[in-house]
Amino acid sequence: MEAAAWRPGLIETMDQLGFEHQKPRLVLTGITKRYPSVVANDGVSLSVRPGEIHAVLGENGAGKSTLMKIIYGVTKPDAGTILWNDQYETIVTPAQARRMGIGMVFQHFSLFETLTVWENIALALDEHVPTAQLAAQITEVSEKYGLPIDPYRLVHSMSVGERQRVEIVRCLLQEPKLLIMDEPTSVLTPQAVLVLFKTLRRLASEGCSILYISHKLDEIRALCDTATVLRGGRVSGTAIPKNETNESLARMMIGGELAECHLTPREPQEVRLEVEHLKLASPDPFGTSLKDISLTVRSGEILGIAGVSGNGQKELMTALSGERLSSPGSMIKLLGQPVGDLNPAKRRAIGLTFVPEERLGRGAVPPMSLASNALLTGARKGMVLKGLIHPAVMRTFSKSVIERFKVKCGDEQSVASSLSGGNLQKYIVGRETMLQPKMMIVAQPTWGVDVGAAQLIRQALIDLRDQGVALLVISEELDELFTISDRIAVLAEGRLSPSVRPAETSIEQIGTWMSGKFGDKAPDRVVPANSDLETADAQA
Ligand SMILES: Nc1ncnc2c1ncn2[C@@H]1O[C@H](COP(=O)(O)OP(=O)(O)OP(=O)(O)O)[C@@H](O)[C@H]1O
Repeated sequence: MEAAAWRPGLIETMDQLGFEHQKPRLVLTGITKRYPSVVANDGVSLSVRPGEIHAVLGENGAGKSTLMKIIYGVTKPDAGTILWNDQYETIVTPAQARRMGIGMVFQHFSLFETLTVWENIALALDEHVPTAQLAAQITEVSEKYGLPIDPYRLVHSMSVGERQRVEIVRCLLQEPKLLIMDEPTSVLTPQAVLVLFKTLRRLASEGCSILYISHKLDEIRALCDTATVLRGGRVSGTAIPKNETNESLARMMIGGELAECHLTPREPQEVRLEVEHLKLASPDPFGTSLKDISLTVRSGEILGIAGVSGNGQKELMTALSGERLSSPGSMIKLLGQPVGDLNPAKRRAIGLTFVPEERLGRGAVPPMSLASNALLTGARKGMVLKGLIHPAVMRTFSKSVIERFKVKCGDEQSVASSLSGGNLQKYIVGRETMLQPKMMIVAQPTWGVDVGAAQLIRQALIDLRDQGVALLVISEELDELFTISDRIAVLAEGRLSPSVRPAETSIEQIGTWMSGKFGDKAPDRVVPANSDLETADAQA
């Protein structure tokens, strides 16, 4: 159907950006999507022009993913219209979206590790392309956009950043007119983020429209021309990010001021976790073995472990939680007790709680209610007495987590999988925090969590530290680790760097360590003030 006359989009100020002569490529009007307990999108309108990089931001559960899934044909809206190049469209499948020229790079990749780059890309193509021709196309596109990849390389041998390139090149081969990127930088080193931005700017300069979802306000201000802010499923505002501050953007998202969190210096007390020369082969043929890891974490202290996922983070987490046993047991000591050969339940009984990286499946059981999910790790906290489950205790505990961590959901009986990613994360971190641990291990505490909720979670971790809990936080967010850590170390290629106080290092130095360049000297050694690693090495 031919559209009625085109009207200017929501952002009149677009004219300042040089887009005034461009008709929008995509116009969403009044998009509404209802779920049983929530209206995920409530009359959302948004327009994107050719060459525009348009951010979509909002709190967890604001409706961003739902909107993107509607554009990509994964979810069907209950009301509203989609105008694509002046034509009304009903997008019913991702294949149709791709044929129209819409590509999407998801936060979690969908590559087969045992296949090569070209094989993975061939699987996503609608028609057959001979291998040599496809390989040549991959090389051409990847070189053109500054994303070098070898088409014959096996995916399992690639870093996370390289895998993301494969996903992007896969989209680019289909010459998209609109590229949707869902939190693309959460898995990248700071250096790789710069490369990605260069690619996206180049694509935009060639007329590709980009919809960019992120919780990272600095990045949005650096990259995006325009932004639509969602709150509670509705558009709460539009903005030109570079004219805004992080605070003003956050205000549009949360409708109030952003809380700040502070780490006041304090003397750590007795050692709660001690890891000595932990060597552990990864059970996963494509995993990373742990190579002689030593570290200590004391009561009242947060040790931050920086590094890009895939460098042994998963293996360290499973070894410390007890999901994988290590022998001799004395390689890991919890409150002075050898625990390497104890299972997670026995370690929890000593006072350990932990938040794994994968919230669905490991952190929570998706089809179970939030209350039942509380029981999984909180059985000792009065939820099970003499072998009997006490539903009232379970529900009260869940309610208190929901309230304290501002989890947006129906109630404690809501099924875990119905929560938006960030809200489930808040629930899991809240649950483990409120179990009153002596030692807590958290992987990616604010992954996919909005700025307001991220501050809430960070403050909760700091509060625990101030109460004397020892915390080990594995995170890819360097800013986060610099805010909450007493010491930071880097895990790269299964090796742990020395630890360093945040005030005595820089994001650049940690970024360099993240690429594995920190020498072979003893780990968990605090690097002295104002020294670079060479000096520290010389002193060791
Ligand atoms: N399949 C579903 N069933 C029930 N509710 C759903 C479903 N998918 C999404 N929702 C609800 O719709 C709302 C919007 O979710 P959505 O995932 O779009 O938010 P989001 O802005 O992408 O959040 P986040 O930043 O946490 O990813 C949330 O309240 C969520 O619980």
